[in-house]
Amino acid sequence: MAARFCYLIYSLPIKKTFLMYQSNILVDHIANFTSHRDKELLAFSLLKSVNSMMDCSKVKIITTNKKGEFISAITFENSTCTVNNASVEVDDILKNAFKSMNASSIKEQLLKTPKGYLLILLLHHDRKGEQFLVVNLKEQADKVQSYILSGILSIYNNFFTLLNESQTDELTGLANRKTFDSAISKVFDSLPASFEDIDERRQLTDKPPHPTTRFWLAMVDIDHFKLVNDRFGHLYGDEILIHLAQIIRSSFRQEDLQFRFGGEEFIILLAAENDEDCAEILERFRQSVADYSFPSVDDITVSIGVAEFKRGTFHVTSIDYADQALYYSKENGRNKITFFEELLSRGEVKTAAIEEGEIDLF
Ligand SMILES: Nc1nc2c(ncn2[C@@H]2O[C@H](COP(=O)(O)OP(=O)(O)OP(=O)(O)O)[C@@H](O)[C@H]2O)c(=O)[nH]1
Repeated sequence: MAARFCYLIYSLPIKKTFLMYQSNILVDHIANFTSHRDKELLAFSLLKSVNSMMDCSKVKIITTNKKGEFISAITFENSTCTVNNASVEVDDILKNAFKSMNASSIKEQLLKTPKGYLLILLLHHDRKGEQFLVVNLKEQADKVQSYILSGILSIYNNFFTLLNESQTDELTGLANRKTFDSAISKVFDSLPASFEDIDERRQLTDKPPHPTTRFWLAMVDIDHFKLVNDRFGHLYGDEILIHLAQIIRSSFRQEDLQFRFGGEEFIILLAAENDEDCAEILERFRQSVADYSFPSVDDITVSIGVAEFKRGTFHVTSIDYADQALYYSKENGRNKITFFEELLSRGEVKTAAIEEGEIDLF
């Protein structure tokens, strides 16, 4: 890849020292990209690279979900990167540009604005949604810059795809166990320390907090899956897992993290306003599985254990709580949902001796 772009650069009639400088920068950027194992850091790296190679005042990546809603914006401006994963606001110029690019399958658009130019590029498109790069340029990009930008974007795209593949469970297409630790730590770090903290933020921003500030960790396990494997064979069991993953995808929001945690075990980290809403969402999911016509067998069900995922508890401890609640569901008839907090209030379980602190998942 680097060789291709160096060739492109050298084939242009520009001074060699300048070209050496540009290609050194390019190599640095490639090295930087490929050192990341996290999509957000990869995005930071792309924004930094674009910012240093182009004469731009601002550069950002906007991500949409499959419904076309804006779910995140990562912005690089004045040497600072900011991430917004809640209430992303996009102005009408950009909205219309995205719409027209979608309608005509155009991958790139350049708009004239009062302050310069707006370069919009489709970065990535898959069944989950789209990612656009938006560059606020002071001047129109010259030929060399355009070549370099297209090089950087294809490196980003290739690496993004590789990263996606390494983080995805091959059979079900859900996030795999390997990614669970870092993804869950990120959510954990973003949690408010307490409800006073939420109140404080409300005062500071003069805005109500995002309505879904609470999270629950739900552990889902197929009932009597061994019997299915024994009766129909492993390949058939695999097909059940694929169908179940599809039900998971359609039952929860894309923003709710969904993992294949182990063989027939899945974890969903879902956001809800309160425990009643959480119970309702999970109940709808449990019922969908029970009602679903799996090929050959109709009576596939799941048991679920849930624990609130909050700042005051180690995330490892929350997983253990959800696991205890799952065990209770299994021991008490299966095809049911149990909340750890309910068991706790009935005195059927105890909290861990040490709940808080710093600990790493293995
Ligand atoms: N087909 C298939 N089976 C798997 C996979 N991973 C794990 N399993 C099977 O899942 C089954 C899990 O069995 P158990 O842990 O005994 O639990 P169970 O039969 O589901 O019973 P309960 O959980 O108590 O309801 C085992 O037979 C594993 O071989 C997989 O990727 N494909």
